[in-house]
Amino acid sequence: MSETAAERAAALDARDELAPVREKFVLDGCVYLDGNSLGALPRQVPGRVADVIAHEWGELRIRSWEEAGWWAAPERVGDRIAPLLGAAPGQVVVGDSTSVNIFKAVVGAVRMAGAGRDEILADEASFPTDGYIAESAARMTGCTLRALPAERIPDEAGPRTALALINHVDYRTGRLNDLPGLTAALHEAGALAVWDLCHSAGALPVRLDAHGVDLAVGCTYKYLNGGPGAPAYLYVREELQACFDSPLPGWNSHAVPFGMDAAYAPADGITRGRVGTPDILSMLALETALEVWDGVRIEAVRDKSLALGDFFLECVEASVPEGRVRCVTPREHRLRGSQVALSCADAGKVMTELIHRGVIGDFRHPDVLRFGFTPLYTSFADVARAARVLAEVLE
Ligand SMILES: Cc1ncc(COP(=O)(O)O)c(C=O)c1O
Ligand SMILES: Nc1c(O)cccc1C(=O)C[C@H](N)C(=O)O
Repeated sequence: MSETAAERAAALDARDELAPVREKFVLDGCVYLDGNSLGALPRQVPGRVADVIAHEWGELRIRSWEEAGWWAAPERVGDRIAPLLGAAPGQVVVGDSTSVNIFKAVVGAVRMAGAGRDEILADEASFPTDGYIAESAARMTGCTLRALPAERIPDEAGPRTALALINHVDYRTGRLNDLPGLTAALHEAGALAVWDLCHSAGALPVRLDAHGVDLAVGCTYKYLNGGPGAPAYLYVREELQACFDSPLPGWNSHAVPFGMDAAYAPADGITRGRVGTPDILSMLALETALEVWDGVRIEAVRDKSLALGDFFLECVEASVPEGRVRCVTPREHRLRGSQVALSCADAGKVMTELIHRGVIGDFRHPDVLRFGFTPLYTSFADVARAARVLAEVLE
C-alpha cells in the first residue's frame, strides 16, 4: 500500500500548480500539518524584520511613522488581505487580537441593530474565546446571549435578534458553515451576520462582499502565515462603516488623532476600527509574509486543500487498522474546511508519538487528532507520509 500511496502522491505533486510556492517557506524534514494553528515561516520575513529593526527603528526612529509608512500600515495591510476575503479595498483594518476584534464587531453590531433587538445568537461550537467575548458583550449591552448549533440560526433568528456570531470553519471538526445561506437568513430576519474567519481565510474563498457579510474578524497567524501573535483583522462592510460605533474608540481611530482633542470624533471609513498604537514589528512581518500570495489563486488553494484532505482520508482508510479512528470532519466538500479531524482513543498520547516521529498535527480535547492542510506548502507526499506514520503508531 505505502508504495502505491507514495507513487500516487508523487503523481499528484507533479501536477500541482502550487508546488513551487512551498519553496517560499522555511520547512525541515518534518511533515508540518499544524498550519491551522501556526503557519510556517515565509523565507522573506526574517530579512525584512531585521531591516525594519536596523533601519526603520534603528536609524529613522520616530520618522518611520510617516517615512516608512508605519502609521498607515493597519489599513494598507488590511487592503493586502482583502482580496483573500473577497473584499474590495477600504473595508479591512489590521490590529489587535481576534478576541479584541470580536468584541468590537459584536458590540458594534448591537449598536447598529437598533431598538428592540436585544438578542445575540452564537454558534455553540465556536472556538471558546468567541463565546466568552459574546457573553461579556451581551452583558454590557443589555442583550441576552443564546448559543445554538449554527444550522439552527435560520429558524431561531427573529425580530429581537441583533446579530449572530458564527465561526466559518469549526476549529475542532473542520466543518464549514454555510456563510452565504446563514448570512441571507440573518438578513431576512433583519439581523446582522458577524463571521469569525480564523480557520477559513487563506484556505478557501470567502467572498465577503458578494455574500453581503456585515462584519467579520480573523487571525493572521494560521493560513496567512503572519507569525506568532500576528495582528488580527476586522472587516466592516462599506455601507455600515458610517454607523459603526466602536466600543474601543482609541486615539488611532480619531478623525484627527494628532489634534489631541478631548472630545472623540470617529475617523471616516475602516480607520474607525483601529484602537491604539499598532504592533509594528508583527504588522510588517505579516505584510512581508503576505507576499507569498502574489500570483496565487484562492480557488487553486481550495481545490488543492480538498484534494489533500481526500487523499489523506483515502490513505488513512487503506492503512489504519479498522475501528482505531473515526473521521469527525464531513466528507462532503461543501461542508469541509482545510483540516481533517479524527477522533481516536488516547488521542493525546497518539499525537505525542506522531510528533516524535516527525508528523506535526495537534490534539484537541477530549479525543481529536487534528491535521491541517496548508496548500501553499503541504505536499501530497507529506499527506501520504502522515497517514503511513499514523497507521504505524496505531498498529
Ligand atoms: C476561531 C477562532 N477564533 C479566535 C481565536 C483566538 O484568537 P486570538 O488569540 O487572536 O484572540 C482562535 C484561535 O486562537 C480561533 O481558532
Ligand atoms: N493562538 C494560539 C496560541 O496563541 C497558542 C496555541 C494555539 C493557538 C491557536 O491558534 C489555537 C487555534 N485557534 C485552534 O484552532 O485551536
